[in-house]
Amino acid sequence: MQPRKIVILGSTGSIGTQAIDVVDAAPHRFEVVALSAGGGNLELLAQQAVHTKVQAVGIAKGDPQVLRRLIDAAAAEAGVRHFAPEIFAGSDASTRIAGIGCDVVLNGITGSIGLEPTLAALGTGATLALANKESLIVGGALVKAAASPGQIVPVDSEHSAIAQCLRSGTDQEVEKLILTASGGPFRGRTREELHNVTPQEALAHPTWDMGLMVTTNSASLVNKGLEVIEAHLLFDVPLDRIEVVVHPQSVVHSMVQFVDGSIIAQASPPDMRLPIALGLGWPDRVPRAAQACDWTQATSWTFEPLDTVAFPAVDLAKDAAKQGSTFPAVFNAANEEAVEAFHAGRIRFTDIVDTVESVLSEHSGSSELTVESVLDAERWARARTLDRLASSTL
Ligand SMILES: NC(=O)C1=CN([C@@H]2O[C@H](COP(=O)(O)OP(=O)(O)OC[C@H]3O[C@@H](n4cnc5c(N)ncnc54)[C@H](OP(=O)(O)O)[C@@H]3O)[C@@H](O)[C@H]2O)C=CC1
Ligand SMILES: CC(=O)[C@@H](O)[C@H](O)COP(=O)(O)O
Ligand SMILES: [Mn+2]
Repeated sequence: MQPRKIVILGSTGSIGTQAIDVVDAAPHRFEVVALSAGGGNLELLAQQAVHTKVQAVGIAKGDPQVLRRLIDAAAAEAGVRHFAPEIFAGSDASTRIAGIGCDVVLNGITGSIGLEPTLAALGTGATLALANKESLIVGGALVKAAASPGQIVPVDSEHSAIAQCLRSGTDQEVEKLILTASGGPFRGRTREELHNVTPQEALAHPTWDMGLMVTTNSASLVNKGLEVIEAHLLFDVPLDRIEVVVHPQSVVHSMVQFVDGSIIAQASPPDMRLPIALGLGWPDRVPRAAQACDWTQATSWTFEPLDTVAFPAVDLAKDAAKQGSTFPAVFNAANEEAVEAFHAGRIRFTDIVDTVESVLSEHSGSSELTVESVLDAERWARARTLDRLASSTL
């Protein structure tokens, strides 16, 4: 069997680098044919390009000639001769890379900037292994309409878990989906205790090592709000049949409850290489993709309800999803801007979700969902968020 040809978008990030680890561990199964990144780490991208010997590399920002020189230097150092991948540069580079044609596109870009690459990947007919949840959430029905059944395979750990649990039942047998949340670094704190937490504290995730945006979203529980919408869109389960439970160990990645009261859960130590490998190999599992639970050691798994007063983001996300149209795009865009402001020291932690709520309350939605109306709503939400934040004082 020929190895599957893989395109990795966001190759220099947490998901992207782990995806290359997965490919390295199973070279007979997977071959990377193209990479893209934002351009914030050209040295790493050049090394990855030489290591994987890709045909094409894309960068959103940065000088393509600098990237070419770095690739030449990395190739010389590795003793690789006659290596000259095509370089795409500019804001549409990942979209072009996503469209080059392959078996699986892994979208590991962070943020809703991943929407057009997601649509481009779907347009080629390739499987879309989706880590970039934002593109599905903001695109909603648009992305679903562009995908054929089964074309999107979730990489997000909870949704990979649910997809695995659903293999054991029919749609009619599903009662509800139960997403687990670690609770983040501030689990157990009251809303008052959250006011003065620092960016550094917000980035100290208890169980996962991830990029800045998703880590901050885990701390505010915005990530879980986004994931409820993601689950609703991926699995066609109504929002009122999707629950969140806090599970601080992040070993049970999510569960499905069936109509007879039976619950099936997927469990494994927190390691994204497992859902990445399954996303690339779907429906087949990749042997030894990650370590399994070690039953020779005493261990406890605990579960507790979510404190929706201290962490209102999940309810807010559900409301945005119920309103539909461009509301989820506004929820996400306002959050992306507010998270950036929090890390720049311009606002408090609790201002993030408060600002998202107030921007959503001013939004009137769009009559038609198109790429343009989503991008317009995002632009409006980002500007409105920055206006509000400009007038707020720490
Ligand atoms: N990390 C994890 O364990 C998990 C992540 N996810 C999701 O996966 C996605 C990626 O997360 P993560 O890997 O943590 O994020 P990182 O911040 O670690 O990586 C983001 C990647 O996106 C690239 N990028 C940024 N802007 C652009 C752009 N305009 N065009 C192309 N590439 C761009 C970055 O490139 P560069 O920095 O070189 O500029 C980098 O390669 C997010 O949607 C996240 O929610 C979901 C589950 C788990
Ligand atoms: C690993 C992964 O899938 C992340 O999206 C994870 O869900 C973050 O953890 P919490 O949001 O549960 O803290
Ligand atoms: Mn997740």
